[in-house]
Amino acid sequence: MATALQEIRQAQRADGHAAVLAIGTANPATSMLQDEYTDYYFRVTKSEHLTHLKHKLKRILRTPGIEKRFMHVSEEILDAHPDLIDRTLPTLDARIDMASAAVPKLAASAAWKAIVEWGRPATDITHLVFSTYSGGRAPSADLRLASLLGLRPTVCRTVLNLNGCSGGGRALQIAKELAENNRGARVLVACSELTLIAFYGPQDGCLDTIVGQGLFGDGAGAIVVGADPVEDERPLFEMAFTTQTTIPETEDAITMQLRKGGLDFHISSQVPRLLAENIERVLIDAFEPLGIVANGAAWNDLFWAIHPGGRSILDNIEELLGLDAEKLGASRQVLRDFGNMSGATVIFVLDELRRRRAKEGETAAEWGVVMAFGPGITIETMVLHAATNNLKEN
Ligand SMILES: CC(C)(COP(=O)(O)OP(=O)(O)OC[C@H]1O[C@@H](n2cnc3c(N)ncnc32)[C@H](O)[C@@H]1OP(=O)(O)O)[C@@H](O)C(=O)NCCC(=O)NCCSC(=O)CC(=O)O
Repeated sequence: MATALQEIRQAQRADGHAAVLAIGTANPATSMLQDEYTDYYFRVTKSEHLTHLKHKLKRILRTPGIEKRFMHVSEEILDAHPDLIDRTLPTLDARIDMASAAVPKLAASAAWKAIVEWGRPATDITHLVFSTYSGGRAPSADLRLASLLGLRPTVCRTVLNLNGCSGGGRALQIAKELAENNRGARVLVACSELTLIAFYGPQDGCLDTIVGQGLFGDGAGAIVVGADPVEDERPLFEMAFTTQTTIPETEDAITMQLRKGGLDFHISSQVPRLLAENIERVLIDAFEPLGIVANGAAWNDLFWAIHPGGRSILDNIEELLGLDAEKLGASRQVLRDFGNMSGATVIFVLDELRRRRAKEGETAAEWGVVMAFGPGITIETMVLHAATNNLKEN
């Protein structure tokens, strides 16, 4: 009996590690140059009189490492929903109504790109892991996404809600577990983040709101994950090992709460310091058991996909670990071109990273790491191995 059970378990599990098989990204049509954002933001929120806050945002945005962001909220939407600019008014219903349509639609755009690259029919997707901070309704946007993509009714869906910027990292970790524990599973990870749930005017005493309005952008990312690749599947990165670490006594550092006026978020100015103080320990804990990196001696031998939460987060990590300038190049480029798209951002970084690696050819690093940070403060870490052998005998 015990043997039979053991055989069943072995037959159910994949032989190899889960791998990233395809990546897709998407953004809303409307983009905003960072140089023009402060004037735009204070004008559309009718806050021109708050000159000290406008001056402050202008100063912060002078060096944020961002050039452009994409946003679903446009002047047309604000004309139709003028209450959105005032966080004291009850706009949550309107925001959730809009997000319920727009979040899965944007996710579908990214997912289609990933599925086309993957090369198999959408009905071969067995699991869906969906992450967003822009929802507030059940059934959630994952069901609408499954319907838009024509996934089969037996697809196993999991929703991560309000995981913030660590949502992409957590979704990838769950996808790895699902793919490795269910032979033949093909997991679609989708993260779709729209700031419309948290777009409102500036307010005295809420400087972090202004920082957030200047950092966050809209985007969706999707990744197909599976183990034991078959036929034309071409793995990009094998998922070797994962950890999740919560930095003690930092639960107030990044917070989000749905209120009548939208998603109320707070970001402590200490976040870059707290991450810098803890990140090397987390990296050592992830890499040392694998025997890949001992005592951080070779951080420059890795490839890096760090969530670009803000320029100073990347600056601090680069300095602390002694990384060469190009090591965080993919993260910096995504920050420059899209801003901080919360949970979706690490998917954009992986997409940029694989483009850069294709150019580097054989000199590209073999081992790397994905790190995403969110409320907790939570650090999601995944050790990656660059796939070399694309095909497995079927
Ligand atoms: C915003 C910045 C680009 C600005 O950089 P600068 O080099 O221009 O200047 P700086 O850091 O000295 O900040 C300029 C002024 O803004 C203030 N300031 C900065 N961050 C602030 C915050 N979170 N809350 C309140 N004030 C803040 C500083 O105190 C300073 O004020 P004064 O002028 O009075 O001295 C940088 O600070 C940055 O990258 N911060 C990290 C942002 C962050 O935490 N991202 C994570 C988001 S959360 C996330 O990604 C996960 C999630 O959402 O789940």
